[in-house]
Amino acid sequence: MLHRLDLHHFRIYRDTQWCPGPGVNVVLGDNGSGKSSLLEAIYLIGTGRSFRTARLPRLVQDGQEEATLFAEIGGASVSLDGMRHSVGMARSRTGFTALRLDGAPVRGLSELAQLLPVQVFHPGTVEMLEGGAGERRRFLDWGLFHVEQSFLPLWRQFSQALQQRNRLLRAGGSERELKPWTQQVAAFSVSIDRLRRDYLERLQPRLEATLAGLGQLPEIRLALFSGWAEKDADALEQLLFQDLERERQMGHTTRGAHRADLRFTCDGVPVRDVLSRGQLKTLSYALLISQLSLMVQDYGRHCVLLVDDLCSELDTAHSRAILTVLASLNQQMIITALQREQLSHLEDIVQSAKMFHVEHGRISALP
Ligand SMILES: Nc1ncnc2c1ncn2[C@@H]1O[C@H](COP(=O)(O)OP(=O)(O)OP(=O)(O)O)[C@@H](O)[C@H]1O
Repeated sequence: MLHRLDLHHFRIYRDTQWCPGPGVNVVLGDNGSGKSSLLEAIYLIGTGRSFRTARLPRLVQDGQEEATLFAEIGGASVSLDGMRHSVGMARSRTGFTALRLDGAPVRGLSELAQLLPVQVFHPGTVEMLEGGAGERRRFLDWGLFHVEQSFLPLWRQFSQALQQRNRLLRAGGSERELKPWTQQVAAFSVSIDRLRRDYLERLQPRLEATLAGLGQLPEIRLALFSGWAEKDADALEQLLFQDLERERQMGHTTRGAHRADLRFTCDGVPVRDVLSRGQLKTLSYALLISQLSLMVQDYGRHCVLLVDDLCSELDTAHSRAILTVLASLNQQMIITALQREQLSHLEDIVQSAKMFHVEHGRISALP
């Protein structure tokens, strides 16, 4: 949970302090007032990434050298370790210049991700279905990361082996030099694949229940492409050795857990070919909801939910259905909208919410 956020020279925010409530928070403001940037700042604290742009230099306010963010997070029963923590971040145009947790340097962004799980629902969420495989792997591995402790160490070992193998491929390494890394890439890929398959088995019924609740979407099947054609480690190792010459030329490993993809079908046909854009958006939100309900209800984990301008994205029936399910998860939630009237179909959710107004990067509480 987020208790307090201080932003300094972050996009439109010159010097702002904000304390959201523990339940539903609604942030109202005109176009360009700073609503999405506020969610972006929270997402950055929890992930080290922006959900809006790969152009992170723009996070620093025009004319300034550095943006700084400070957050108080966690607390009893809402964080992994039950403790309150302070996070400090400084970013120049080229990258992070400081990352601190409780005053000490942070070892990796995964440390923050564990302490402040955060998920965002925004117009770009549909990229998970319309974009490249990386988006879908990120979705899958985000869910695994938060419910399966063995995933992170395994992923780190795999990434290290993959890096070494790619380095040797580029340097024209011999088969003997490549052998230990090839074996490791194959073995870790199979272990990751197993975790991903188990996770998807648990996710599929959640997705069915979520889709049934949202209505108007046909039955969707999830399937995992491992990242190589065969399923056992020996076959992957063999495939990697068979392809050595081609991979040397390409300078990277073309098969393994880093090439996995998710396939979504409806009666055997890829969803992109049968669903409308609006339906794809609803499906992408349904996928996130399924992950969240698994994480919250089966594993007792918590997550800050950021909902950016959903009511302009979907019709009232769908936005209402989605926000009702999200509210039922009883997590801290921050919803942005242009005006209160946009939320008139959500009175039951909004009536107990803390209301805020943002204008030119200044946030004030509304009565
Ligand atoms: N680096 C920056 N320095 C100064 N201002 C910036 C910077 N980056 C973005 N802005 C400005 O911040 C403003 C707020 O943008 P933001 O996307 O947060 O608004 P919003 O309230 O979500 O708007 P909308 O409702 O249109 O989505 C914009 O006017 C934008 O030009």
